[in-house]
Amino acid sequence: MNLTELGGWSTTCDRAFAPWAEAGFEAGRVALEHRGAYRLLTPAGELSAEIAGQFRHQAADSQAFPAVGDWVVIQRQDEGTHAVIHAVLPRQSEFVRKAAGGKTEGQVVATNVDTVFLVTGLDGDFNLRRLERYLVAAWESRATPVVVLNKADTCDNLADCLDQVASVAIGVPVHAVSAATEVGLEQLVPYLGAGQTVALIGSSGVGKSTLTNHFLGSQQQTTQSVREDDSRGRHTTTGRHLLPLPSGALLIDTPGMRELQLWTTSEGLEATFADIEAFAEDCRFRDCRHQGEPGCAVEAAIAAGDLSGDRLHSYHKLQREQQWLDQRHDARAALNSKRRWKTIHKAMRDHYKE
Ligand SMILES: Nc1nc2c(ncn2[C@@H]2O[C@H](COP(=O)(O)OP(=O)(O)OP(=O)(O)O)[C@@H](O)[C@H]2O)c(=O)[nH]1
Ligand SMILES: [Zn+2]
Repeated sequence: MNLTELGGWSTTCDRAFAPWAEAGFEAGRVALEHRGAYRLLTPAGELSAEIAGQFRHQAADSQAFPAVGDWVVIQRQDEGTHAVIHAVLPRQSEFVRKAAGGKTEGQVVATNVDTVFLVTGLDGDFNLRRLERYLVAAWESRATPVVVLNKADTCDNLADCLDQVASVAIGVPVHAVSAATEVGLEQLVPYLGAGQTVALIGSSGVGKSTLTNHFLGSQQQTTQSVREDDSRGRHTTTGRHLLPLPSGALLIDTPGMRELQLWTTSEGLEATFADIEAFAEDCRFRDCRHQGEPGCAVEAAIAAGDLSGDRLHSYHKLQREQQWLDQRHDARAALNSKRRWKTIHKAMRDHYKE
């Protein structure tokens, strides 16, 4: 396989990689990461890899480390079967969530993704508020979101469900499918063209593995071999992996998330709640928070039945979450700059002492 066949290779990658290529380095794409051990897909085949000591030393935070989907700069060793990773090439997109537990840290779920399939089940899993949250994260990632409503076979009011989803997934394609009975899956084929990277994201049990197996078709064994080949042979389905599909697309299967907490804060909220933003243009005050202010057009829209109160509630909730994150990011930036100045001052003192 050449670089473009491995998907996600951009012109920015080309430019960033040029000086490395000149110096004799090669490029590979991260297919699997497990406790600091990596599997890479490269034009020279599949390799195991680890991070160079210097890279580890200089990495600003956990997000700087290679993640599944990343293009990395490598040097081959051990007669070419093993590689050392020296750098991560610029990411075209990155899906980041807040790491689970108390840590204030971003966790990179997948990178260089063209399309994110936000998978949700049309059974007990169906939840519009959660879908809104996934949509915000997907827009933030810079990949294109597509909603996949799986388990259509269990739903007897499909038209109603589709209407509800359409009202929250504004401008986003929505496809109802059944992975189990293989109905409607042809709708997903156009996203899976050669060289395209697609990530499956969704809660546990929505059918991501079933979908993956369907797309892998007769090559289903690939999943198995990727797992068995893992450096410590202990890799389970809890990991993320990048799988080449027979169609030439690359699929990133992610383990189910119990909860998706946002991490980045930019345009995702506005993109997801474009309807609220549009109503808000007619609010009397430009900085209207739609919380009882006079002349609020958003609340008028709810009163008129043009917008659901639950949706505004969800918007406020995600907005508060983002404000909290903004404060944490600011605090962290301040801390980093304080640390940096401490180092600079120390260097200056040492210099004058000499
Ligand atoms: N009725 C029905 N069941 C399905 C469908 N797709 C998957 N399932 C079932 O749902 C269950 C969970 O499916 P998985 O594919 O393992 O779900 P997952 O999203 O990979 O779950 P995690 O690995 O926990 O993230 C399994 O019992 C599947 O057989 C579907 O279209 N219809
Ligand atoms: Zn308002």
